[in-house]
Amino acid sequence: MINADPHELRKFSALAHRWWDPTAEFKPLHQLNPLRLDWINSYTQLRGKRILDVGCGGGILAESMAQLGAQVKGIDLASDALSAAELHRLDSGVMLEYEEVSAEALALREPGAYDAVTCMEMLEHVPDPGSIVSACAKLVKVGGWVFFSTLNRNLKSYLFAVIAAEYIAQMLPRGTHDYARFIRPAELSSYARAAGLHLHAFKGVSYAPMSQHFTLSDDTSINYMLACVRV
Ligand SMILES: C[S@@+](CC[C@H](N)C(=O)[O-])C[C@H]1O[C@@H](n2cnc3c(N)ncnc32)[C@H](O)[C@@H]1O
Repeated sequence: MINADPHELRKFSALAHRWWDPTAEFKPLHQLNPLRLDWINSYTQLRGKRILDVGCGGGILAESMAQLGAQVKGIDLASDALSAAELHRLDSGVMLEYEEVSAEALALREPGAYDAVTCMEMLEHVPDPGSIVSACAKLVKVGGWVFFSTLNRNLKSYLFAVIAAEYIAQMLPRGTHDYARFIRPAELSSYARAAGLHLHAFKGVSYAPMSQHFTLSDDTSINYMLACVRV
């Protein structure tokens, strides 16, 4: 059985035409992107590297990594989101490749093929995140980096990431996130260790609503990222 939630894929496909509007539903991803791109690039110089972006959506991160000189492939299961990514790629002239395939299926076809794998803001949208983490670990070379970002699960993250972001500030459409699928750092750690990944660093991502800026922080209580190395 495929590890995907059809409702989630429909939701992201339905918003495909809005993906590259920096003022629309994906504004937070546009705001976050320079920060996460720098963070990833600080671990693995992207130029010349073969990178896989799992759950790439409309390609915000994938395209920016290609612009830094990486050879990027983006995969997703939301067809219309991938079409938006491909159309934007044609417009921007950036060289990268997209494919509609699951991480698990690609891991069988291309094990150890990538210098680094990114899987950002995606794990909290799938039924079995451990299976995605395991596939990411299989896809990267030994010694390669794997980067995840997701949402912590606690009262604070519920209040900020669901109630405030979706209902009060309306930064995100209602129903964007299902709190039950948020992932505690300890849970992500155990998925990563079970997949043969060495945990290198957790980093918090904080949002300042007044300035509408994301910054890196040591506070992992809401949004956080994890950098791992395949051992
Ligand atoms: C919040 S978006 C994040 C997009 C991108 N990673 C970013 O951070 O800019 C979540 C993405 O995960 C994708 N997704 C959900 N389930 C998936 C699955 N099982 N396999 C691949 N992609 C999936 C959705 O279609 C959507 O594009």
